[in-house]
Amino acid sequence: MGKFQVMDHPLIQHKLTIIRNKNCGTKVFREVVDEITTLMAYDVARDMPLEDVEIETPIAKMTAKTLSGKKVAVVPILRAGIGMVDGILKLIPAAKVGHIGMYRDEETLEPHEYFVKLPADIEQRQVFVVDPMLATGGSAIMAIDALKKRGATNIKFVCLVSAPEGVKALREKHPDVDIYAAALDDHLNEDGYIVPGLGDAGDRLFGTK
Ligand SMILES: O=P(O)(O)OC[C@H]1O[C@H](OP(=O)(O)OP(=O)(O)O)[C@H](O)[C@@H]1O
Ligand SMILES: O=c1cc[nH]c(=O)[nH]1
Ligand SMILES: [Mg+2]
Repeated sequence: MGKFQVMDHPLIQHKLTIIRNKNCGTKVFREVVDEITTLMAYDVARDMPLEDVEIETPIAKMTAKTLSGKKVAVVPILRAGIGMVDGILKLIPAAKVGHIGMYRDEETLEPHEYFVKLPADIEQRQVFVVDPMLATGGSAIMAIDALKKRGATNIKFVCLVSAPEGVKALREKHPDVDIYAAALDDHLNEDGYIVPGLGDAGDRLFGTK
């Protein structure tokens, strides 16, 4: 079973409180989502493989460590996942970016896929799927289905706020996928929103409401 890790570093908790606040405007919301994602990326990348290289410091020759050229793809679930892409690229600038478009029907809460564009060699890449919200889990499950259908095998899911319902569903459907969240909240309300959550992440990021 893949792991479920809540990254509750004080800096992450502090910044999450800023964006949970309903008085946080679009500009700050976008900036702080970016900062939290970078803080999370540091630990999500912890098991990236290293290899030895021979270098010379100004003082001596040495055998030093370097990332082993393992290829990474960051795949945001549109729209809200877009807000988390740059935060990872800051630390892993050579990563390629794929996109999966998904919207949740407001009545049924069923996810609908409307766009998939991935790096051609996705099957060779460590994939970081990003989306701020893991609510029922339907969108994440369908996005990971789409990735696996196209050959991806090495997938991690990174979100900001998760609900117990979504964590359970995603782990049942994709037990091989590690899940990283900045918080595990209490429950979903009757409209499928995470409580206490942060509201509609896409609308808050892009100012569409
Ligand atoms: O776990 P689930 O129940 O599937 O809900 C989570 C999804 O809902 C939101 O997207 P939304 O459908 O609002 O699209 P948007 O990002 O374009 O606003 C969010 O960004 C997730 O993708
Ligand atoms: O609370 C929620 C649930 C789904 N999508 C969001 O943007 N927020
Ligand atoms: Mg939305």
